[in-house]
Amino acid sequence: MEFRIAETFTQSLARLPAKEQKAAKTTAFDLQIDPSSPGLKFHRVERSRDPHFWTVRVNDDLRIVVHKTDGNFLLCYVDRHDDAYGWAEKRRIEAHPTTGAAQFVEFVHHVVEETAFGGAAPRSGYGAQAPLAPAAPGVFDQLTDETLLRYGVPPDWLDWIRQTDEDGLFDLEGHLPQEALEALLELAVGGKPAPPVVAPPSADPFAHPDAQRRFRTVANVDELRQALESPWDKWTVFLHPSQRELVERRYGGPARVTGSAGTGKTVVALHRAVHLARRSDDARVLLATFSKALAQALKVKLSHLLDSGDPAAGHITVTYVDGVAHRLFEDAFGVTPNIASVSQVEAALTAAAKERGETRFSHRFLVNEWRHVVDAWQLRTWEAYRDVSRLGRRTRIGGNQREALWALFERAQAILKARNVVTWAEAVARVAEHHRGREKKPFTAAVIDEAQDISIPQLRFLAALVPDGPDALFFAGDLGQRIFQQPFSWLSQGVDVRGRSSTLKVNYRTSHQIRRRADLLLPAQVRDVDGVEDQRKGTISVFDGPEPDVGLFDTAEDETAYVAAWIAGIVADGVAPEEVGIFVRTSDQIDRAKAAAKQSGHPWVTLQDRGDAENGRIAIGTMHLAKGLEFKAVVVMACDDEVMPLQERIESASEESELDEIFETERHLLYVACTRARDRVCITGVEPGSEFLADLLEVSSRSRS
Ligand SMILES: Nc1ncnc2c1ncn2[C@@H]1O[C@H](COP(=O)(O)OP(=O)(O)OP(=O)(O)O)[C@@H](O)[C@H]1O
Repeated sequence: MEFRIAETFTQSLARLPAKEQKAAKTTAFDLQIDPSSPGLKFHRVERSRDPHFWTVRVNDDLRIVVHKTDGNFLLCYVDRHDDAYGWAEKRRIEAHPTTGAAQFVEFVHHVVEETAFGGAAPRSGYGAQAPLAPAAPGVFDQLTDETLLRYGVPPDWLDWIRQTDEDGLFDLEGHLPQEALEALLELAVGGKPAPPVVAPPSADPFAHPDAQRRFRTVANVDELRQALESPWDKWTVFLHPSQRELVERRYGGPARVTGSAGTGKTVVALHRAVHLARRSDDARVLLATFSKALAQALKVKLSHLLDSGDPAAGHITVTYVDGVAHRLFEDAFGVTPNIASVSQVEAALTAAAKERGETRFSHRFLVNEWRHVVDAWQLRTWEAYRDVSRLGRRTRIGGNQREALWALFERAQAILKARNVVTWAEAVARVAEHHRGREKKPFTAAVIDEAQDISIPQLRFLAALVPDGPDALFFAGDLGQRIFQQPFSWLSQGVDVRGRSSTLKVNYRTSHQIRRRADLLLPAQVRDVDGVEDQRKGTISVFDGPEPDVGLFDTAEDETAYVAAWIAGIVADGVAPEEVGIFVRTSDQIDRAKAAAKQSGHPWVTLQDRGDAENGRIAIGTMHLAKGLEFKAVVVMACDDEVMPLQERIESASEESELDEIFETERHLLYVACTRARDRVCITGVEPGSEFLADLLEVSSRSRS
């Protein structure tokens, strides 16, 4: 017999107080060990039209709803006695007649009674009893039964769906099977969703990919324990079929998954690492990202996915790229790399220019040329510098000037060498060189999250750490969130993801309203240097929320007062202070965020000082630290003119192409900050305000004074 848990079980379990969760888990473990144990008290749900629903007693108050057939035992739901029975009476489980996927099908009239959803009475089925007024024809009214069925819409919902619109659909979140809801949302925005797989009639309905995202087989108590440990993190157990497919696919070479913020790229990267770790006893998987803080966050998430005793844990190294480079440098060369500070590099450039009597180039230009060209590409000879494609840099440098520049950079390299320091790029490149061409590699595979911010030497380094073959390199990232590195050709580093790049389209984090507004900051398509395109259009969010609040104020005091009242309001509405994040562009604006938090009457903590369990405190930080985080409500403050984009950066540009790059990455930063929000976002500034706010205000224009 197959023992399974449903997503609805883990969700309902998470809603219970801790003590009751424990009691319910104990009963769940007893059921998994032996469902026929005489100590377990089963009662049939008499009023359910599905004869297979039973309840099992947890204690006087709580019941677990299970679905029992000859070959299957499914934990469905847990709640107080009457609510548990009520839940089972409203549903049935059946294989969809077209796709073959096992689904919970809710009876239409129950849903209509519970939600604001309106529509005409269906022509048949259980919902025929519902006395309702007809609604206006919606976006789906032209769709045939056959089309709707192909998307997994349950048959008794067909008429309802045809008579609703996009807004009505959001009321059905949690009521319609997820695959049907997602397909309809995509159709509503003009997309063409791929219809779900159609299983052959003889196939097991629970084995269908869409069924697997809501029902999971658990083979033993350990697997059940693991699945119930972090029930609030649905992604640990139930993946979207498109996510699962990427996790398990065999790739002939380097692969990349993209998708806008909140589409589950990190989730896919984590599962992929675990999947690769389990494939072989010799697996040595590197799971890495570009910063220490993000790597720490990955570690925490991986611990949700893997039990501490899980053997896969021993096959995965989670770290940040420079961290692994540092360790491998020591392993390879027997010494700790002595990394040059920014000021040491700048001093070397100044000294080299002075020695050579070179006054034609500004200090800014030299620093940028060094950073983005000489050091990034690790150029060591005049020929290499002469021939490098100065990608993105448009200042034309004539032959003589170039030679003079090279002499200066070569001298700066010598100065740094004499001081016995190396840049990060050099350290990473030296380790890459050490491992390139060697038979035995430090890792069998590398999975890289936030890959849009990987630098040129880091990419080359990662490629050198794993074998050349299939499934060795997997990247997850979003070009629209690139905030640190300049774009460059991955192909030039021997990493070819063409034909092995996929885009995730379902946003799990952010409400429809926030995602739609944040998307206005970025183009609908982003193309990387090698021509691989990332289509940002057609992404859907599966839940609804309030419109973002965007406002400009006459003074910073007015802004503070507004933000304070906004926060006080949402906390009064039930949002816990630790579920609120305030982001500002740089540390210069942090005091404005602190003032707003203080005036709201709630304590706060800065992201740098935040511990793991910082309950009751609003989180405050700069936008760069927002990466990898998420909050129920986010305030993006101080979006003033000269702050966003940052004037200081604009002034540092030594050529036009750098300006383009600065504007682009500043936009990305704002996008990252806004998309940390799940339900509510408030974006404010002082008049005249950041030019980017005009894009955000496009949907509904508003200005306060
Ligand atoms: N299959 C899933 N089921 C439920 N929730 C999911 C699923 N996949 C992802 N999520 C949730 O969606 C949110 C975003 O996921 P994740 O952080 O992986 O997205 P991302 O694409 O990496 O985002 P970003 O680009 O902003 O870093 C998280 O809260 C995660 O738990």
